[in-house]
Amino acid sequence: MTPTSAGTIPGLDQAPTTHQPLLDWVRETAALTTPERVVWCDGSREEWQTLTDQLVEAGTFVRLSQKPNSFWCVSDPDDVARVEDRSFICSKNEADAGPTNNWMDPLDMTIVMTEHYRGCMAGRTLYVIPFCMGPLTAENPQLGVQLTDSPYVVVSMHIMTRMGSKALTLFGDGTDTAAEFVRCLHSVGAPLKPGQEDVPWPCATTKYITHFPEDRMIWSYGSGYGGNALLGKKCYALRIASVIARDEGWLAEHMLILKLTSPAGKVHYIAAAFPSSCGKTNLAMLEPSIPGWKAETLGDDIAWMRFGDDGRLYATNPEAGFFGVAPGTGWKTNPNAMRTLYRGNSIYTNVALTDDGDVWWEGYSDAPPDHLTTWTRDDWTLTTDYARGRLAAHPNSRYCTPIAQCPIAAPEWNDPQGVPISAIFFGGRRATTIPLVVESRDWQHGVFLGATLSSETTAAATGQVGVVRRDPMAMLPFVGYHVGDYLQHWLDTGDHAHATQLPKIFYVNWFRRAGNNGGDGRFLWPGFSENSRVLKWAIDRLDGTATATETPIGLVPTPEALDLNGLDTPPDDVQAALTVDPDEWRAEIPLIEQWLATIGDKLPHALLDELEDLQHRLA
Ligand SMILES: Nc1nc2c(ncn2[C@@H]2O[C@H](COP(=O)(O)OP(=O)(O)OP(=O)(O)O)[C@@H](O)[C@H]2O)c(=O)[nH]1
Ligand SMILES: O=C([O-])CC(=O)C(=O)O
Ligand SMILES: [Mn+2]
Repeated sequence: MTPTSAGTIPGLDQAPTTHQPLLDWVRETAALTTPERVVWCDGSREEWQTLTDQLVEAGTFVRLSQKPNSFWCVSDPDDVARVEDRSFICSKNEADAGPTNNWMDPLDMTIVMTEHYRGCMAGRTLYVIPFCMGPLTAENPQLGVQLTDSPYVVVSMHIMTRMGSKALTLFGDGTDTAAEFVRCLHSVGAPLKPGQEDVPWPCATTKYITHFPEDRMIWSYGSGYGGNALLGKKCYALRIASVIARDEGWLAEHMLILKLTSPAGKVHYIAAAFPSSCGKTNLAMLEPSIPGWKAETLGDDIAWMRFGDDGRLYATNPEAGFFGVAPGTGWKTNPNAMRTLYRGNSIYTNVALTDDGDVWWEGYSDAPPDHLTTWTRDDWTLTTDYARGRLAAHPNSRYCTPIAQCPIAAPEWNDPQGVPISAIFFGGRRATTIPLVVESRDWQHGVFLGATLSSETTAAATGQVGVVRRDPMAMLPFVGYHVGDYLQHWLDTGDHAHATQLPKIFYVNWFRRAGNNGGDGRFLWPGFSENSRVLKWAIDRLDGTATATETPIGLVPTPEALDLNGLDTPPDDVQAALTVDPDEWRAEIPLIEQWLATIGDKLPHALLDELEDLQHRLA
């Protein structure tokens, strides 16, 4: 960046820090982006109050009367999801980005984006958000600063991260002990001319979500939404952190963290990776349907996992909030999410608004109100629109709410040590082929299951929905380096010098459908709270008390091993959900081969060995 003069920008000199690299960077950015003023965020209640009032005043937020301290807002209709085709990994060498990432030379990208950033904050406020991913008391706190011209982002970061003064104190005084931090620059890309009226959701047609892994830096432009704009989330905690994790020998993964206590009082912690909009948040807030089991949540989206001194893999959640998919969330499917939301302090984006100042979305309740304002601010009525199946909420509409107020938040969710993981679950959304649950034979086989994970695309990213794609470890859009190296890193994790007790790896699919033989397309497995039955079987496997049958793809429950007491799903459906159909699997092989071939030279040999074994077993 080429700094011009920023000396006269109000607020710039009111920095509550002497951290020189931070001060320099803010000054340079202000000089380039020319905001009207600079605000150093402290993360206080007053700041939340001021900004939410301001967002209401601007017409961006509507204060809800039915939920305390909560707000409804809708985005620009062209800014509703992550933009994977506009996301870039700008490593110095193109080869390091690998075949699954968009790449541009970092210098070229710097030039392109500098021109986009020049003057882009005119008429707006530049907010400086110091934040920490993970507990503030961590031995090595993972710090970041997001510079943004979006007050919506600031209040969302209040919920999603530990930010403001409490994070800034960890940066040090700016001498040689000044802490390193990830630089996250964000602009909605909508400068205002003098006197020009703002719109409720400013954004730009051209979007860039850019990562410079070697410089631990993120530059985002043009979007105000979710993973494009809350840069602590997917950009930092997954794309940049996966690179740091590779370098330092740990794992940054797209996983929920769940604590399960058996009727006998035995505690197990599990982690699970499902692609976006495939059930992480719901499983993270599970209300078990089987008696005596207790579930508590530690995280719903991202897990950082390192080996502890005892040789077990410990997970922490870098986030402090849930950014959850609204549609489908209701008292029947996810009562704990509903209880969390009823406590207030939440932001809703792209759901519908009721006439009495509440939110609504498909699945919120069985009885929709007579009239709604849709996410496109249109009228919607029960008699005409509901009958026609017209959606009131966008399929990727979201709630943003603090973990701390979730009634089943595990007390240790904020513990910097993390929790020891007993089992890892991979899963996707597949209408066919993939059975309800499979246990891997060993770590390498488990990595193969994760490496070949497949799922139908969802509304969480722009593009076509419902297309089956390979999504290794549910990380396809989030691995910040070469996917072949990433898979090797997973294999190496199994050989880690400190590993004494590796988690057992399972593969699940809640989304298999009755369709192949004239079925009606219904889900074969009821899902949600009933998923506790699958988790129970997995835990019994860890404890050596449940039986399994060998199949070509791995171990599946014997008919009597899965606890189906009180389940009212037809037994034939359960059986169909569990089936390993060799014909379906023979049809799957070419798809797996095709995917592995795209990885090229860096495909670990161990995964080819696993593929060969699978083919032999199917032959
Ligand atoms: N049929 C069925 N649907 C489910 C199940 N779990 C979740 N869903 C639905 O799948 C959608 C996405 O679920 P989430 O739990 O929000 O998915 P996620 O993985 O957290 O998604 P991201 O936040 O985008 O990463 C919602 O509409 C849920 O209602 C399940 O067990 N069975
Ligand atoms: O990042 C987002 O916009 C939302 C999210 O959690 C995902 O897509 O997995
Ligand atoms: Mn989620």
